[in-house]
Amino acid sequence: MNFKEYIRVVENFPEQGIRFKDISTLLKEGTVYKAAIDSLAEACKGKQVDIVVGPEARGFVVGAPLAYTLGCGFVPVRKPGKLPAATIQASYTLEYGKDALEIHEDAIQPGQKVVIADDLLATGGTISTTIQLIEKLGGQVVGVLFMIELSYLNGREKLANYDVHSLIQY
Ligand SMILES: O=P(O)(O)OC[C@H]1O[C@H](OP(=O)(O)OP(=O)(O)O)[C@H](O)[C@@H]1O
Ligand SMILES: Nc1ncnc2[nH]cnc12
Repeated sequence: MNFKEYIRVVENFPEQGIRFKDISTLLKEGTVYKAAIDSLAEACKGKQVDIVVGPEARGFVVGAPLAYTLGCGFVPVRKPGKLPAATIQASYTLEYGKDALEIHEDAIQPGQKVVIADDLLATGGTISTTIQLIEKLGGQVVGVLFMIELSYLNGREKLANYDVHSLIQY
């Protein structure tokens, strides 16, 4: 399936000069959404994944259905102040703006095999920070999956030590 034709590119959102890749036009097509998740699940074959981690917010709409498909657990990584129990935190810089992320400190057990799923790889800040959080808890990152990769921002360089897979490239 040609997933790229279902992505809407919006110029100058949320800031001048940014070409925003909108996945909502893919998500609303049920068969395409399912095929995209199934294709990411295929990339997890043989990895014996225990947990899928998804960063807020768009990582939830990729990570949660992926976890359901694989029959494993889902762990949310969230922006500060949203998780109710004890957390650890790390901060990062984005293609636009700066933020921090948190994970529950009991969300991952040492040695568990973890796949990270998000809608899009831009600078790699979100995922590098997510990896830091997972590894601090003793999780083993066995794969990093995206619907979209912005190759021109070289985010993959930050993830050189990991098995990275994307469905659509710009
Ligand atoms: O590779 P990076 O430069 O870190 O950028 C990619 C991240 O940016 C977007 O999330 P955003 O922080 O805008 O949050 P949202 O999902 O809540 O919209 C996107 O969903 C990725 O998580
Ligand atoms: N260009 C972009 N489009 C959609 N989401 C993004 N997150 C960071 N950069 C983005």
